[in-house]
Amino acid sequence: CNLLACSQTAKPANQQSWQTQIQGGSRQSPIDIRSSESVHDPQLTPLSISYDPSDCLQIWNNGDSFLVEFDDSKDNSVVSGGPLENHYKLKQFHFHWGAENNRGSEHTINSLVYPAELHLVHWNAEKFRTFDEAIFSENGLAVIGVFLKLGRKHDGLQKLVNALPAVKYKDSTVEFSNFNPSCMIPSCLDYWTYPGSLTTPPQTESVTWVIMKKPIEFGDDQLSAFRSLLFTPFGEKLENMVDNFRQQQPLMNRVVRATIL
Ligand SMILES: N/C(=N\S(N)(=O)=O)N1CCCC1
Ligand SMILES: [Zn+2]
Repeated sequence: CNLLACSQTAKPANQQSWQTQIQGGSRQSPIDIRSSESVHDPQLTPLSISYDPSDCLQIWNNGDSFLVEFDDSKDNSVVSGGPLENHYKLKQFHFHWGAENNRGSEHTINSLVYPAELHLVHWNAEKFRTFDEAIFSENGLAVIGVFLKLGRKHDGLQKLVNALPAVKYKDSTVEFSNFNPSCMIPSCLDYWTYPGSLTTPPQTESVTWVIMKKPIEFGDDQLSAFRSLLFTPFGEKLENMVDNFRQQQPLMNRVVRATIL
């Protein structure tokens, strides 16, 4: 395994408006990764991941997930290397999870589903001036996906879990500082990578996906805290935020590359 130090949803179809295949899409996400069909690429260098906890700003319940948002005005929280030709700045991270433990992740490995999946969303600050421009551009985004499996409580995640009651309702935000997302990156930096899309609208095909091979562990109570969030704003019918993952999309003419077979 490449051991390098690094510093630091399916709502029922009738509710998930993005269930339809984007018109003409040829590289949509998520997908099932068939490990036997992936191609070992020895030219894939290790990922370089460096996050500055002081860039962490707030948590926002946007009605799809909860986003932990970062200050991307400096170059302190970045990912480079691996399949990436430029350095990409961290904009936000969020999760997808299920109502029950047998579903939740967006990507799967040989059809194996995890109860949750973390997405660290970065944008190509060498080629584009803003995140919004990058969303709509080739090679605009790099998203690191990390699977979560149930087991021991994740001590680093607990600070985030403790803040979730403050963003129970859609459109709520809470200040959240001094959090280093590196604590959620597996110690093994082996990954799969493939060209894909955002999994929620606008579903633009601007994403280089980097899916970490090894999951991290978190506790039942921590997953319950995710499930206690609401899709709905204060004063409206209570709808628990669960199954916020997209259905899987056809691989079509794509190859998934791997750092190791
Ligand atoms: N769908 C998304 N990220 S994801 N689930 O594909 O990582 N985003 C929508 C706007 C910015 C990020
Ligand atoms: Zn996501």
